[in-house]
Amino acid sequence: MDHLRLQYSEDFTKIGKHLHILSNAACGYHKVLEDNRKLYNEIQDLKGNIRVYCRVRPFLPGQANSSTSVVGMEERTIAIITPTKYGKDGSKSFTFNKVFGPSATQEEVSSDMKPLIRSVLDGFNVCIFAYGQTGSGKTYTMSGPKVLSEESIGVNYRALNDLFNLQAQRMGTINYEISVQMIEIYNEQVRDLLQDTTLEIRNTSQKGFAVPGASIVPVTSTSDVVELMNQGQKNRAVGSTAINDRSSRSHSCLTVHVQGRAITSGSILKGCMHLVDLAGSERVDKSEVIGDRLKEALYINKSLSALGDVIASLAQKNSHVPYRNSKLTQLLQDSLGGQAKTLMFVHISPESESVNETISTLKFAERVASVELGTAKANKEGGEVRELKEQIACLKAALAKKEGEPENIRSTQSSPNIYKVSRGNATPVFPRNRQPMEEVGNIEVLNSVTPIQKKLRFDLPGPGILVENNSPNWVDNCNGLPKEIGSGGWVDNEAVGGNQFENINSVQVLEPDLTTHTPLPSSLYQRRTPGQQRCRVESVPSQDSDEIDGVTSGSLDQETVLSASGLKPVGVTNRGISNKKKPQKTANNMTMRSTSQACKSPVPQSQKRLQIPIRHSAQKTPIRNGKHISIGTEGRTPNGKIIIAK
Ligand SMILES: Nc1ncnc2c1ncn2[C@@H]1O[C@H](COP(=O)(O)OP(=O)(O)OP(=O)(O)O)[C@@H](O)[C@H]1O
Repeated sequence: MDHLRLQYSEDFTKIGKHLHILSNAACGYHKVLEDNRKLYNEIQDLKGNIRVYCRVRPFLPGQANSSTSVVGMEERTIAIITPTKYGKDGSKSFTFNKVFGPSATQEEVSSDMKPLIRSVLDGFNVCIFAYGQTGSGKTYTMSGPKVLSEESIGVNYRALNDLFNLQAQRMGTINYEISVQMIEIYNEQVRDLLQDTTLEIRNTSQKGFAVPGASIVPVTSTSDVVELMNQGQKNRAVGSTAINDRSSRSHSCLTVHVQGRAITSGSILKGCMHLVDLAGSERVDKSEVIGDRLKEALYINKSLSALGDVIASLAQKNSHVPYRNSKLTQLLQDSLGGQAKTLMFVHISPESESVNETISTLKFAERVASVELGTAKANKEGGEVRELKEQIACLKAALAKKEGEPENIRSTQSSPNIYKVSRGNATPVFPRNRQPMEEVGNIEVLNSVTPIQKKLRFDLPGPGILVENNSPNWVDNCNGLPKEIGSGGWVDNEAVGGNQFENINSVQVLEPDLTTHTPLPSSLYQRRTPGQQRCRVESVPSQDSDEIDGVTSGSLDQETVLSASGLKPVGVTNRGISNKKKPQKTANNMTMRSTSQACKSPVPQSQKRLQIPIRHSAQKTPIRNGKHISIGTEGRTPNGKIIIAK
């Protein structure tokens, strides 16, 4: 008996040891799984994919007994019940970076944003945007419900809180300047929500599109931004439809610009963050819209369709991406195809009646998730580069001032000496009575003494044309480098309505009424100085400058649309086949256009070219690389660049 007892006890000890080893191994296994997940995310980040989070809205009051289309949800997967065509069991699964169910709180949904905010302060460009069917909860996620509480505030406010908290933590090492812009795209018009004015999107030569005319307001705290957002929100186009009594009828974009200067090294970081609340796609038969609402819906659907085409092109790595087909895609170009870090919240409504829109939305989102962006890059620049940029800015400013002066004053003041650039000195040598002003056309410095000065060359979109830009220099840095890619026809336009009409501008009957927006107090935004001229250089894109875009089926009920609008369809497309007109090429189609109120310059168009006799009388022709360069009159090369001979 004693022997047996001993044996048992030894066996139990052995088993205990084995169990211990097994439990350790199990712990290790979980740790390895966790590590794998982290590594996976890092790889994703390195690949630069857009991250996609899916959020399911809860049933609204009064919908308690409704049936749902959502049949399963896990951390990263959502299953939707479907009509039988989508698989034997009548359900289809979609996988995203995260899935949030109807009970997810605003805090949970926003919890992963900190790394993105840190990135903005580290000089990266970030875009967070909300996509989904009308009434699916986009505005709720981005801003919150009508009545805000600490728990219910949305992504925008939380992102800004994080931003200012991090800024405060870095106070001793980096000084940050933060400012915001708020614009919306309403019926293909870009509007400044802080000024209630109409703006143009401009193609900045290398960096993609920007909205240089939009007011930029410096802010120092979240409450500053909240105040501006409230003001902007009042100017936003919101209307009531059968689906949503507070439907956003426009795409809104809050852009936060951040510039940091390292206290010790003096190097500069420039980051920006777009917070975009897209207007919702809608089936116009369901939302029962007519008149202006219908027109809005068509614009919304068309621009979302253009977004789908862009995403399709990016996903297929096509050589050409049709960014120019809508203002929305122009605005988001740097976030979608550039080197930004992008997070999309895709929203779905849980009701089974919305199942078709839900599936379209999720298919769209899955495609977005497959887009590989370029690896995000920080916008950093060292002290020397900064100095050169400052010199350029001053030179541009001086030339712009020249341009702004009447002819008689100009002729008495012109002197090549003002363009002297001295190395190590951030500002050019100006005569004492000369003030730097805004930016101007092309300048080229030739025969410069130092290698650094040789680099002093910059081009603006059109040769020799004065370009308006009253935003601080660093704002333009928001634009990443576009990938040149093309498109395909994968987007299920059931939700977005497809390209119902060849050109939505042909819907002449329903003119937008923008007169209902109240202007804001002038103290809220920066104003242009009275002397400043505003002339824009724009490429004049035909709507469809990006030809042969695969256009997807307009499965939206065209008859419903048409009967409601009384309009005639033009160029209704078949699935995957575009019958758009051959577009006009626009690459060199640069014209100077006055914008309605903005460009009322007393100087005739023909005089807007710079007319400064810069060439020094002693120098007959400037020499570059040992060769004489022929220049036209007024110190220009034949392609319009100004020569500063030294
Ligand atoms: N997670 C949520 N929890 C509670 N209520 C929500 C949630 N998401 C949305 N809602 C409610 O659903 C309704 C529609 O939401 P919201 O206005 O955000 O939709 P939307 O997608 O922005 O619509 P639209 O595209 O028409 O502007 C609102 O009453 C909102 O308060």
